[in-house]
Amino acid sequence: MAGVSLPSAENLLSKRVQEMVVNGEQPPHLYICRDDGDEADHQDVAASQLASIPIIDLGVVSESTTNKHVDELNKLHSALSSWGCFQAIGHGISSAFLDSIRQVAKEFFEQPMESKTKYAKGVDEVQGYGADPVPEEGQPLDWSDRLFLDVYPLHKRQPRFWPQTPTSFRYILEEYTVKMKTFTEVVSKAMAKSLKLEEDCFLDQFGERAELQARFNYYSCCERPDLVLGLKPHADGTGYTIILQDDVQSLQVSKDGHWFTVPTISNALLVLLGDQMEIMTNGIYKSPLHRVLSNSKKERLSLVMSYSPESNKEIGPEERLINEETPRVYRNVKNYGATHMEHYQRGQRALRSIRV
Ligand SMILES: O=C(O)CCC(=O)C(=O)O
Ligand SMILES: [Fe+2]
Repeated sequence: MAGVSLPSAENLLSKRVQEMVVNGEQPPHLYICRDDGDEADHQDVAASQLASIPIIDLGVVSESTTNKHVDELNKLHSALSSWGCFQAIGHGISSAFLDSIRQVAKEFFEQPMESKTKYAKGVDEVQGYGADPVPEEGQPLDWSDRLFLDVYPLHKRQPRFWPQTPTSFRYILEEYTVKMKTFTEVVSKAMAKSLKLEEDCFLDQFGERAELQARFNYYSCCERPDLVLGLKPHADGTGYTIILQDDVQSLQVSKDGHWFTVPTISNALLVLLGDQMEIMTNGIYKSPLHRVLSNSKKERLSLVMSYSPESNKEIGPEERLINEETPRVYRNVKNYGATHMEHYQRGQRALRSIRV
């Protein structure tokens, strides 16, 4: 239609999804990423099969050599080599504390827009309140808003983006960060032991200043879940990602070419492998594609903690996992996060670019 120009991605991303929903606006064209011709995908969603992702008790994993401990490590090996994720329980973080972080996150997003935009990021920045940076032309936008904060190491923090309301937000996030540092030590050691490697080998690759980034995701209701996704399919560029879900089942992981819905378990943390652990394990453990559906009736909140090797540190497949039968799959890399982001913005997988 001559004379009618559609808003650009920059324009759309300068506005929050939550704002569009409050104003009763329909999803604009750039949010549409599933079309009616995509029938296989629709059938898949309709079937919405629950993923039988193993539940791993970290308390049992950390015990000394009992039979149960060995069984749990075998279960972990099977989970990460097939699904690329597992549900962690027995992590020592109380349900009350998990509820309190869900609560402050909810209170943050439920505030009026002007209270949140104090922490707004520019459309091409990463930290702050907003959306992912503007993707390449042709890539769809996501029906979600997020608050993205670097939490560790401390010099990466940008306190101006840390909400002052609700008042306990900063304190609770601080405490969660401390708990996540312990959690990642336990999980990284368990992953090493499950591959019969020296228990500190992955921690050494991550480095002492391994990075933690918190992403609070808010998925507003969407009138067209058949056309719009909360988050488009992607794999994470992290070492691994720790996801705290609420009770809305919308996260899906891909396995053998099919989408499966991740069950919500209130006291579990979902550990999802990222590309950098796939590299370190020489492809034995998988970094799965995942996506978030939109939902016409319920909002959803998640808190995603990304755990990645310290910047400028070279990482690569563990030597003991390379041999004649299983040759090296990936090259050594540095600053993989940036490579991942470039590919993500184009809708591509970065891992392919570093295959041997
Ligand atoms: O919201 C979720 O459960 C997953 C979010 C996610 O995949 C991400 O932030 O990378
Ligand atoms: Fe992700």
